Amino acid sequence: MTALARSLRFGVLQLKVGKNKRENVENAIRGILNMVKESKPRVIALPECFNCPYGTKYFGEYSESIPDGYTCQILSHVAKEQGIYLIGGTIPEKDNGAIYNTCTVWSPTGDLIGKHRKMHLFDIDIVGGVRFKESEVLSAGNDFTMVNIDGVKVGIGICYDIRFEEMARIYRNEGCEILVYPGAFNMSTGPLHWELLARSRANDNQLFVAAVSVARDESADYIAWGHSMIVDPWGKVVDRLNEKEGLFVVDMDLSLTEKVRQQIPTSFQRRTDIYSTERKGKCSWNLHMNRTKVCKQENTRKGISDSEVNLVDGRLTKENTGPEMRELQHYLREMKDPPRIIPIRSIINMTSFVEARPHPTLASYDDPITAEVLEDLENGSE
Ligand SMILES: O=C(O)CCC(=O)C(=O)O
Repeated sequence: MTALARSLRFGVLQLKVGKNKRENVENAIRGILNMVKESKPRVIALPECFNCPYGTKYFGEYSESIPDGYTCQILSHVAKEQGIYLIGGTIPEKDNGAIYNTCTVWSPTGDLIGKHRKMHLFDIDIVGGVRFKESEVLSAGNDFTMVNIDGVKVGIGICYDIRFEEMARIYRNEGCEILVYPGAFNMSTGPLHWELLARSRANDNQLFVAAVSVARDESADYIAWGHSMIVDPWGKVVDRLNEKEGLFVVDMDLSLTEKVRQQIPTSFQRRTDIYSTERKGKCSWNLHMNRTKVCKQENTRKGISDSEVNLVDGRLTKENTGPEMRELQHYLREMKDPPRIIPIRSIINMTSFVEARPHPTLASYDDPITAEVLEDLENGSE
């Protein structure tokens, strides 16, 4: 889709996973090819650990480096050949002696445009139910991951990450309209929590959620719940699978996010004077956002006023809750004659600047980057 079409055809592939890595990958590729042939999605998402049985004893043996390992090479190739965005579920990733549970995202040119390492490791012990301790072998990721898919911001989380509403809220604050969670819930927590969590994240944040599971295999060490689904910004399940291998495609109408956010305007009604949800520390986003281009096009096309500028993705809406935006708006309000067009260079600088130091008061910094940003803003130059 284009940024203005506001519809995205999104495919979900729920896959059975066995012990043979090559067969698992080939099975995924067959599913992708079938789906493209039948329904022509723009994006396809795969489940967690689609190339490896889900279990701590398997992660080391099946792990690969990203992006030059076997599975990544194939994902890159198929994304390019089929001209799709591919959210490649997860694979165990080997890096510098550590292993991560990692989602890769591929563009229609076969480029790696995002890499999310599971942030919250799945360590639970339910009496009479499931016990799992990913932290015995896996390391946790420390970064949020957003990708730009045809102008739509998509935030990535992995399975247990879906339980942490702060993470979803931060994605929402940064302008995401879709959250994708490759997952593999189990027979203890799946029936109770999988749908509840997917719908909660969608409803809390008024965006689409794609929860993409592996299919159930009763003979596996870890038996997955299945039931992949897409939930819309009202919290309604738009389509879903049962426990078996399968696929479906949903045309996501992105105008729904705006409608819901207008009709139930919770994002403006938060009492941020008495609480907040904000990311901390240095946070290196996967910066494949292409956001400056969008900003430039949008700004040039429409013209802007100080209260309408959205630094994050160039969408001209007052509904800006991201930290960059709040800071910039605050600063612009203080200016006597705010610039109509925010220079592209400033946006890049501002983004890296805010990432390096969360919650700055822009005007109070006097380091070189800030000075440059302020100078750009004042001159209104590109
Ligand atoms: O949160 C749960 O109940 C399941 C999580 C899980 O299976 C995972 O993180 O892989």
